Amino acid sequence: MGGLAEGTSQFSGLLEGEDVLRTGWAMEALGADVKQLGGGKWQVTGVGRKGLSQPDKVLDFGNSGTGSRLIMGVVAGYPIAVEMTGDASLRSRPMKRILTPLRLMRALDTSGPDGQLPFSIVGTDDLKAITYSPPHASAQIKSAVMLAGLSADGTTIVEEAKPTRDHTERMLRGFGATVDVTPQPGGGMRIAVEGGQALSAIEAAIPGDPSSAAFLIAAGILSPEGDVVVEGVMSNPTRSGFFDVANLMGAHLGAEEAGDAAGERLINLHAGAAALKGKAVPERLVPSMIDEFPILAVLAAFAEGDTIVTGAEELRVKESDRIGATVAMLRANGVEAEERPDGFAVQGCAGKVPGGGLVETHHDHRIAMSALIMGTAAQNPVRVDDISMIDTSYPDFLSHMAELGADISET
Ligand SMILES: O=C(O)C1=C[C@@H](OP(=O)(O)O)[C@@H](O)[C@H](O)C1
Ligand SMILES: C=C(OP(=O)(O)O)C(=O)O
Repeated sequence: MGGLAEGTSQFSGLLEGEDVLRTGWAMEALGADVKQLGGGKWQVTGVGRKGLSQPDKVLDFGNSGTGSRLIMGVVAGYPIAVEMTGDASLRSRPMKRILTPLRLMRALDTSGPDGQLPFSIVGTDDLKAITYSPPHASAQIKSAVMLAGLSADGTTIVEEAKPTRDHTERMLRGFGATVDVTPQPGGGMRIAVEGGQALSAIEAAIPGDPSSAAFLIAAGILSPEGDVVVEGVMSNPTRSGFFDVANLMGAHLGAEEAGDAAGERLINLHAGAAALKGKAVPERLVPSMIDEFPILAVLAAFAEGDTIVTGAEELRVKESDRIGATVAMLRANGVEAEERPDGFAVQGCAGKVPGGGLVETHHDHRIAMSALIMGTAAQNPVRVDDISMIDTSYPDFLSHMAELGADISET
């Protein structure tokens, strides 16, 4: 959003995963001045009133679904044609979910019948505001439509049946835009954004990512002793499902207030060794832990009794089919687990996970990190086919694991 604002924004505390870098490079190719200052600091001078310019190269989003889909929404409102692609995983992911509402708003694209990358988005300065109910609980769809809505000719409304993460709403407000959010009877959410609003530059510290914190917290729960503390984690009910379910299973996570940043509350989270019990994950929590199911499955493997996940069919279209990849990860390491169309079931080993298997990551960073955490507590070492893609979201993962005393080595 700094790339759209008038003036120079400064951000600190970014994890600087590949996903963030690629999104930054894409905004630079679209005319913003993006400078990585080192140590998690960035400076972005946005295009403001002059608008985005036609890039002179194909925008390659690598592994980043979020980066590619949000930028599709951004470019829809400018009269430019933007060629986009990604790695093998991203090129296999569904994009019609974004292209359908953007076409309703009058943007065009060159996608084929399968709606997968690579393709071009052909934007327009005549974008039409719409009211849209996404067919999937997806913050990426909501965010793409809202970002396009900033350039549309009226009020764009997204009606969500189940609320998803609300960072775009909060960030837009942080950049000075008005966003109306109205809870609906039955638990849904209505989000309205007026077209033609200008964004102004800000200085913001980026809150700690709960999805990355979940791995360290899981390591703490599975450790034989001691306490893992993760400082400055964003505490937002649209992201806290994993911590809630871990507590339901018997982890006694501690939390203390740690101020706020970029419109989000921060906490320091503490996790110590705990004996877990398997549970049925309440379906209403699924959107708030959508990226945490592989690591939840690892906790479930060490728990006593069964853990059941339902209502999570979106996991089939993440960086990998995360239902298939998660179940295969557990089975390869001696844990009984079964796929369901919309989730999985895990038979817990009451603390004694055999390990000793080779995990296929399918180029999915969350499968790789989950398998390594499983290895820290299993009876035999766990091997992973490739861990290079961990850089997608958490480039410091291996050094943080080493600080916790984990022995991770190349074989
Ligand atoms: O908005 C976001 O930043 C994200 C939303 C989620 O996708 P969906 O909202 O499409 O499920 C999540 O899986 C992804 O890792 C990041
Ligand atoms: C970063 C992630 O997703 P996406 O590729 O959809 O942005 C994730 O699923 O962890």
